[in-house]
Amino acid sequence: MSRAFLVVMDSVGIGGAPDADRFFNGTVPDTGANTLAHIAQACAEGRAEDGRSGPLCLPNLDALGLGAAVRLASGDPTPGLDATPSGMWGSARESSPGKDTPSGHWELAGLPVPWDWHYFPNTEPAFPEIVTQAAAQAAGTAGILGNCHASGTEILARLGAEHLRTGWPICYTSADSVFQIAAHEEAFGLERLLDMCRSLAPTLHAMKVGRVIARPFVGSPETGFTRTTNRRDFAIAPPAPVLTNWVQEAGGTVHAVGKIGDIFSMSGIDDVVKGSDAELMKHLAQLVDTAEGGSLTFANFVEFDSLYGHRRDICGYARALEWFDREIGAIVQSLKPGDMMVLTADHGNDPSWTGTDHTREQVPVLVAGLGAGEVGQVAFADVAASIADHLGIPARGPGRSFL
Ligand SMILES: O=P(O)(O)O[C@H]1O[C@H](CO)[C@@H](O)[C@H]1O
Ligand SMILES: [Mn+2]
Ligand SMILES: [Mn+2]
Repeated sequence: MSRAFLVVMDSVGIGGAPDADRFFNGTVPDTGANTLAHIAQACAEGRAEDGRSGPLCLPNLDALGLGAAVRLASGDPTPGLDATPSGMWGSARESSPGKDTPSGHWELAGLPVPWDWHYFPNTEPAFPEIVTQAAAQAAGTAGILGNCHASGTEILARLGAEHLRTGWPICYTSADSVFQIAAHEEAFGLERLLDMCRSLAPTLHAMKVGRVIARPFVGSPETGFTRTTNRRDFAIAPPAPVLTNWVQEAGGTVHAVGKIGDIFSMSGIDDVVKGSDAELMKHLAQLVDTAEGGSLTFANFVEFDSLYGHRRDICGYARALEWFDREIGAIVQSLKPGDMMVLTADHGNDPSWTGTDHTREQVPVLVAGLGAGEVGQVAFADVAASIADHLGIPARGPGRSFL
């Protein structure tokens, strides 16, 4: 019986989004952003030599068609990625009016976002009075800190000590439809932070703010502050059935790896494993070994995005890609007859770009397990339709199978 594995490399975009001019980092449009090509070019030019060296080395992803996908999407050169593909490969365009994680994942799962998200476009103060009051009330404090656009690590360096002094939560946003709350795991309390997010989420979801995100951290002014892996996203539930629901309705099991459970508000998901990307890779290998016939395993590897893309760390991003390539190479080898593994992404986050926000890009669609062939230029929702096709279950929505 067939099995499917959908693996999202968070933010590994390949440029060429036709509507990139409508998305911004600050006042600069995303036109020309290309996460993968710009990393490959920096590596080839010797600009990414910390803990790695030379041209970007991704033999396994490139053999599936990664370099070919970048060139198809954008026409940009991809030094180091010049293999003749032996997998099925193509590039996908997003239609949802958002370049964030829920938009990308919902659409990959067959459901383009049917509304405009609510954003907080003002940089400071970012939030209307009604939101800041609701946040302070949910925290049980007289006020909040932040109330601005920020990078999550920069704002801890700036406001971490004041947070410890006042006990007030640090609330910030970005170019995405998010309300993020940073608080010290011990001084403020992890459970208290999660409760605060949980109680605030319905108000913000009603405004069409996509996510309330808990950003717990540890440390002190002396040692500096570090975020922990206890991040938790409270996202709006998808408004219609998606791939996870289709699989369950057909009697299949759905395994989530990483933040997939949060992104889909647990809709259509049987079980979740979480942890660092290194831990998630072990879980994925295990699921390739043990997942049931008819099942879907849906994984997200977030560290490309959270540790390197938003931090504009080209070399760190290259190291993470090279690690991922080594690990996934062995996993692809262990696929069984009847398995389909799709490797793709949810948006871009070009570490060579201005700002600290995501970049609107096309994404790679690399299919292992079904032989070689060019999928060509497809839509995000076609990924869900193709997986449904492979599993022999009905699909809904606008996607078309490329199998
Ligand atoms: O800078 P940090 O806190 O990592 O925030 C990033 O993470 C958010 C959610 O993925 C994005 O909207 C972006 O702002
Ligand atoms: Mn993402
Ligand atoms: Mn992100």
